[in-house]
Amino acid sequence: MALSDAPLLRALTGPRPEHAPVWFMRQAGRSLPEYRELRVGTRMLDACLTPDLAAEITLQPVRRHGVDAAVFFSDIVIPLRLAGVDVEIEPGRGPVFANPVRTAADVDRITAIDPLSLDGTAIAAAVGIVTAELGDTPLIGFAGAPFTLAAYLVEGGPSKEHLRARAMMHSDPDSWNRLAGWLAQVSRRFLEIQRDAGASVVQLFDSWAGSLSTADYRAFVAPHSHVALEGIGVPSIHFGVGTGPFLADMRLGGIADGVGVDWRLPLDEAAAILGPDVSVQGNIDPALLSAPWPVLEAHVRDVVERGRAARGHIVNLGHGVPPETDPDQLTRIVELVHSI
Ligand SMILES: O=C(O)CCc1c2[nH]c(c1CC(=O)O)Cc1[nH]c(c(CC(=O)O)c1CCC(=O)O)Cc1[nH]c(c(CC(=O)O)c1CCC(=O)O)Cc1[nH]c(c(CCC(=O)O)c1CC(=O)O)C2
Repeated sequence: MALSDAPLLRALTGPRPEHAPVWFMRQAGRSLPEYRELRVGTRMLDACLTPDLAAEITLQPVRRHGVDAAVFFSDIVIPLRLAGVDVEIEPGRGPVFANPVRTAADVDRITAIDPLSLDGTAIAAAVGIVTAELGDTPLIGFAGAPFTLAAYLVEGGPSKEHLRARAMMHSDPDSWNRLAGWLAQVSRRFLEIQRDAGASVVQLFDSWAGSLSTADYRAFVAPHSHVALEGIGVPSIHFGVGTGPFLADMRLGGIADGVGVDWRLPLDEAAAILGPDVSVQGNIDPALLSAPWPVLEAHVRDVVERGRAARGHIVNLGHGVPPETDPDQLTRIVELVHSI
């Protein structure tokens, strides 16, 4: 089978494959004992920038679960680290920035960094190792969407409602648009580095878009997410959590080939909102991963059934794999989806 016939590519660009492809956001990571073992003594972002380590971590879930895609082991803040921004991942908390971007002067300083100056050597090397081993299983490259990155960068770390970033949109729209525009260029560059090294699909993560009103999403965020994805040259998936009120906007005017849906909206209803020209991805509720298998099985069957209403369907979770997940549940989901 050539890569172009891979079920993931066909679910995005047709013809629809016989069985829905399946992969899991955060499939590589803390749910796997082999990941926890390999990561001992190495900080998260250092692991992402050590080619043979990032490659091995990427491949672990593919070997264990038999998923239909690998997702490059990285993080949404890696391109900022490559741009020289002082960021670390605090275990149990998330990305933490030494110098939050709060004022117009802060925005001037960070946007003076040239996004094209990102050194993608380590990333390209890791992608090369992965694609050599994967053969005709596609590798998904990814980046953070401008708003989700800004939600960390303006605040300085994880926050519940991203108040400072959302305030800046209204109190200083010029600074907001310069910052979001720069973040879009940085993420775009990171996607291009992964694409040029062999990733055959890309995904843009706007995990925190759900804290926005529809009006703010349209006015201050969507135009920048467009810049990150438009003309990327490989099939793309645009994912967000809590995007129900503006789900149709997640198509980015037809730029996205697939839209990732969270667990709140049944996929047949999502397909009706999105229309016939885009595929859907999701939307198993991560909470049910800790339910007894018969309960989870019935839920997965329902998700697959509802996904038939869309042009194409990639089975996934509605958000990333929770760290305490029993990996055997994920393997069982893959076996089930491949049998339906
Ligand atoms: O402590 C560790 O070992 C690293 C934890 C880890 C990080 N990125 C990671 C991993 C592997 C894993 O999830 O186990 C690795 C990671 N980060 C990301 C992905 C892409 C994907 O979900 O497939 C992946 C998995 C890549 C892969 O499977 O190969 C991208 C990412 N980083 C981040 C976000 C924002 C968000 O979480 O929604 C997102 C969007 C992904 C998503 O929505 O699941 C920011 C981030 N990075 C990180 C954290 C976790 C902090 C913590 O709870 O300890 C957080 C904050 C959070 O999860 O709330 C660090």
